[in-house]
Amino acid sequence: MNALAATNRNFRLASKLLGIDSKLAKSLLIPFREVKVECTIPKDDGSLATYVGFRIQHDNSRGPMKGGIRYHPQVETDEVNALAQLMTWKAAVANIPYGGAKGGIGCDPSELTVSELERLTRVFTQKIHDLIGIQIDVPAPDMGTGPQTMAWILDEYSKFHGHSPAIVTGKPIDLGGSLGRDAATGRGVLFATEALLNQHGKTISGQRFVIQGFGNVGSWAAKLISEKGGKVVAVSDITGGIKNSEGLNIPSLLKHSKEHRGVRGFQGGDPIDPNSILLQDCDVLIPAALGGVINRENANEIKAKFVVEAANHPTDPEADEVGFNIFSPCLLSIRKYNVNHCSMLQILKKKGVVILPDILANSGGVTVSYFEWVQNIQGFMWDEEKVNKELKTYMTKGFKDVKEMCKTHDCDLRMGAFTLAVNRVARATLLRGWEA
Ligand SMILES: NC(=O)C1=CN([C@@H]2O[C@H](COP(=O)(O)OP(=O)(O)OC[C@H]3O[C@@H](n4cnc5c(N)ncnc54)[C@H](OP(=O)(O)O)[C@@H]3O)[C@@H](O)[C@H]2O)C=CC1
Ligand SMILES: O=C(O)CCC(=O)C(=O)O
Repeated sequence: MNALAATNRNFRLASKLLGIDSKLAKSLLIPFREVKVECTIPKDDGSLATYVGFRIQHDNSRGPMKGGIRYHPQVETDEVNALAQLMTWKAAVANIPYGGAKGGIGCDPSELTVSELERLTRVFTQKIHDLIGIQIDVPAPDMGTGPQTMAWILDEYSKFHGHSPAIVTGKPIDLGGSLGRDAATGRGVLFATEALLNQHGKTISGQRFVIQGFGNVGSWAAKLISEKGGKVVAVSDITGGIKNSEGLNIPSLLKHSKEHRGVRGFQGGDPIDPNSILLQDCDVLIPAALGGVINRENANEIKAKFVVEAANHPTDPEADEVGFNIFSPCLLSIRKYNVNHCSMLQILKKKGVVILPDILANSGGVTVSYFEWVQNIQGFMWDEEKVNKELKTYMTKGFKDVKEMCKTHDCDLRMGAFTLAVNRVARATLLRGWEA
């Protein structure tokens, strides 16, 4: 199922559970604004190259729209639309005063030089600068982008609007970035996983973890989990996969990955096919790379008891029916929307896998982005201890609020998170009203 169809489907199920009027549901679903821009740059060899950039602003009823910028060959309208919508729900689950947006450029950043990436980022910013703003839409990093990309956006935007550190988050500390933002998504994954495991009478220590993706989110999650006594038994990135049933030495792997630009060739474990990473034996599986990776084809072979969605929409809904109570109202409403649920239920429900959904599990990144934006507006810098402490408070509260909704609606964690979010956004929308 494509990312947008999957996200729309989760929204519709949640709206149905909440009894949201179909006209309001339509208004909540359709994006506020979709922008697609042509970005042509001279390459270092003098030739021209044209890329397509996107910024999709989904909803602003709870505050300025917020979300990352992704550089990846698969960036296209539906994917960005789905990611923008997920940002709206994620900010609402975290209960931070933002709406949702997402953007990106369809390119392979590994094939561009630093100066080409800088030119591309500046051209993209020129095309969208009048649509974003500190109280309108605030970009941040996502796959294939990072603090340097944010620094270029800040600089280019500031040429039009004056020095504006709060126009992006996830920027370098020297330009007003927040301490702790780099680690925040991975740290939030740790806090959310702790809350989930505690509910099941378990702790991080003693659990075996497998992580797909060893970029910003995956590598920080691995580091923090291993520091808490969790055994990271396998990781993968685009270059390869590595496995050690005794637990990988994460500090050494981080060093190797930095020096060799990937995990391939690490001597502290056995190489594995990166395509087999999701099927490795473990207690907790953490997809931290692309969307749609857990799907109908492989769901049956997943051995983990818990899936913590560090990536955005890593689980295709066709593989997701695992956590539904077979007699619940959620399930009854699902039947009205889709086909083939019985066979999926038979395959997956038996497995009893518990999924911690993306809009809760990876909300640590946008939460610390919010702290960064607040610090920029206040012109004041928090110490890292305060950032991490506040992050833990938000993640724990998010988990508790989601669990409450699960109880109210007798549903799994994904529908708990979606009903919590959709309810908050719907209330804000209704309170604001519509102009006649
Ligand atoms: N950064 C953030 O704050 C947030 C990110 N997210 C989500 O987390 C996920 C990861 O983002 P982030 O860590 O920032 O991105 P990065 O670009 O820093 O890292 C992505 C990682 O995924 C790897 N990867 C790419 N394709 C594959 C593949 N087919 N199989 C295995 N690994 C692969 C990359 O490998 P290589 O480096 O070798 O290319 C890299 O290790 C995304 O879904 C993103 O939307 C969610 C919330 C916030
Ligand atoms: O930090 C942010 O503002 C957004 C991060 C992001 O893109 C995400 O959570 O998917």
